[in-house]
Amino acid sequence: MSGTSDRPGADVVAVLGAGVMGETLLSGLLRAGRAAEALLVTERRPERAQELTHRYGVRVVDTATAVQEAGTLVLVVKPQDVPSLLADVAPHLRAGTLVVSLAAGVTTAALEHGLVAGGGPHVPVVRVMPNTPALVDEGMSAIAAGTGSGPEHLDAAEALLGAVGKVVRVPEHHMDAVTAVSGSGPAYVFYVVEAMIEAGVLLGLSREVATTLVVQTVVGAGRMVAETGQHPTVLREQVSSPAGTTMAAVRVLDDHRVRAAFVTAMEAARDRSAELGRLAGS
Ligand SMILES: NC(=O)C1=CN([C@@H]2O[C@H](COP(=O)(O)OP(=O)(O)OC[C@H]3O[C@@H](n4cnc5c(N)ncnc54)[C@H](O)[C@@H]3O)[C@@H](O)[C@H]2O)C=CC1
Ligand SMILES: O=C(O)[C@@H]1CCC=N1
Repeated sequence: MSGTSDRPGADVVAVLGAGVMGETLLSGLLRAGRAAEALLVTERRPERAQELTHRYGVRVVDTATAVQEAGTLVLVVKPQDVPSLLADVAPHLRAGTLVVSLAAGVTTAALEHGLVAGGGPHVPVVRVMPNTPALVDEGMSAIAAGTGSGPEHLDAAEALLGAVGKVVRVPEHHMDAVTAVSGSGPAYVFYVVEAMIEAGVLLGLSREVATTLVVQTVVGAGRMVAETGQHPTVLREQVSSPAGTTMAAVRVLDDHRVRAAFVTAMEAARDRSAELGRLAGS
């Protein structure tokens, strides 16, 4: 699937770093029908490695073994840990191995440079920004190619992430914006969910009832946006009776500049993504 299918191990995918996002991808690939034998995992924390073997039956190996055996390497460590991981990967890297990075902010140029500087060949690199709803196969990923990757490498990355949700292709200079929108996006929704549940409790509902009401409201509203094709403004207007309850609430949200807060918050996320990339050598 990495364009190197004639090579032994070409169909093996190694997930390097299995924290929140690494496990999300790993579990999704297994759900999508990928054999546990075709997956390798590396993990710095031994207790975490044990947990993953126990939970998924996958082989947890050291970095050198993963690089030697897999046709596709998926880097899922924190941006700050990317430079040292590249240094560990590079000496064992074989020409034609596909490197897919999920690290926020880290550019394909920095990834390519780190691998070559560590003594590795110039391999195809694809940068991905996924999100955690991949855990329930509703992920959103954007992908961008490095200088050494062709359409077949983007196809391979798309197949990998497509197992757990939607995939779009974007120019790499949009990746920090993508990170602010869909990468961090689930957290903004959870934040709103938390706030609405707390408000429901303040209004006298039990926490259980408030949670049921809010969660189904968010699921239903999300499906309406996705399935009706209607603009969100139209959908909001349909809920807003003249001089009714919804407009009373929306007026308060506007008074508190919630819309402007989203813009400023997402600019901060975009900027932090770029900063994390710079800290990781981009
Ligand atoms: N959590 C999220 O919602 C998203 C995370 N990402 C990106 O995914 C990457 C990982 O994020 P999380 O999973 O949230 O972090 P995490 O801290 O939960 O997981 C990182 C894992 O990598 C391991 N690790 C560190 N260095 C290692 C090495 N050299 N070899 C093997 N394992 C190593 C750590 O022990 C840890 O388990 C980050 O670069 C982040 O920007 C991207 C999109 C969404
Ligand atoms: O917060 C972060 O840095 C990562 C990247 C996007 C979502 N989580």
